[in-house]
Amino acid sequence: MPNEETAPMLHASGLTKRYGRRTALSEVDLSVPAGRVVGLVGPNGAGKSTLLHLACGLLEPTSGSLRILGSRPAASAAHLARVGFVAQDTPVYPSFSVADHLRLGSRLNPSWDQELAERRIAQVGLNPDQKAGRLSGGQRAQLALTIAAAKRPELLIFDEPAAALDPLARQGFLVNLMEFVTELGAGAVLSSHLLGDIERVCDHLVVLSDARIQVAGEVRDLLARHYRLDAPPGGLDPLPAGVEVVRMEQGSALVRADAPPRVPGRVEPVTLEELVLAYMSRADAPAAAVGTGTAGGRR
Ligand SMILES: Nc1ncnc2c1ncn2[C@@H]1O[C@H](COP(=O)(O)OP(=O)(O)OP(=O)(O)O)[C@@H](O)[C@H]1O
Repeated sequence: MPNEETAPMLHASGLTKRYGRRTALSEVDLSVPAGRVVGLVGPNGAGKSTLLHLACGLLEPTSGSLRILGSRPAASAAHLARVGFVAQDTPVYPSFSVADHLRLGSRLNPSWDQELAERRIAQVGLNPDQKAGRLSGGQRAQLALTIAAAKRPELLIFDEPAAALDPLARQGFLVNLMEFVTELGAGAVLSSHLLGDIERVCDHLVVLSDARIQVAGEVRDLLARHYRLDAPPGGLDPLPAGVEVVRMEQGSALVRADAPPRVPGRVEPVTLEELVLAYMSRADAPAAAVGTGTAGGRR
């Protein structure tokens, strides 16, 4: 049994989920240490929601295993209380007021923090008497975030939390999210198509595409180990040993290497966006087009 204090917040081994004949996740191996803020990115249909729903115990794996905070997802009421989930459409009860939602939260959650909930509702300017059905998308997202956080979970899981929000509301939401993570000392996983948001708040990145993990790790570490090479014709052929091509395009390559490769031409650092797009397009590329060097090893 792993020690719960030091158990990874998410550990998947051979995790596979099929819906009928469609494979949404295929043999996923992934381990994220406790306390990280994880950005989960990937194209539509990559399997992000499926992974998050498995993590919350809303779905069962077809095969393989998944442990959240050291236990099977939703293994017990006590374990459920350790995880807060905000679904993609931030569902609320339309005829319940904001205050009703907090009352319901306090009844259902043994570790409910009413002081935190009320303070946050006031901070984001929500009227406790307002019916939730009349809240804007941004206000609904703030209410859902407050309810998830007032459980005082050790892990907050968000499925595209800010997708429906305007840029200002999104920024406010992300600031709140980070304040909660700091105040609770919690980890978080958030899926998003908005790479700027991921860059702003996440210290760990997981790129999922084509039902598989394309790359995963600490953002800082990943950025330090990827380079863009712009070379004269033939300058990248052959590439030095130990350089893995992620994406090759007309004399320009995005590569993974432990140190700046010694090649003719320019060797530049990459942005998070370049890195994510390169791994996403690698998943789409036919094997023969992936590139030269030591390409192909997925982590
Ligand atoms: N209930 C379901 N029944 C059948 N297929 C499903 C079901 N849910 C998801 N899928 C399929 O599984 C794959 C992964 O879907 P999932 O919703 O996990 O992707 P996603 O990365 O969250 O996508 P998006 O970014 O569009 O929200 C898709 O091909 C989708 O069509």
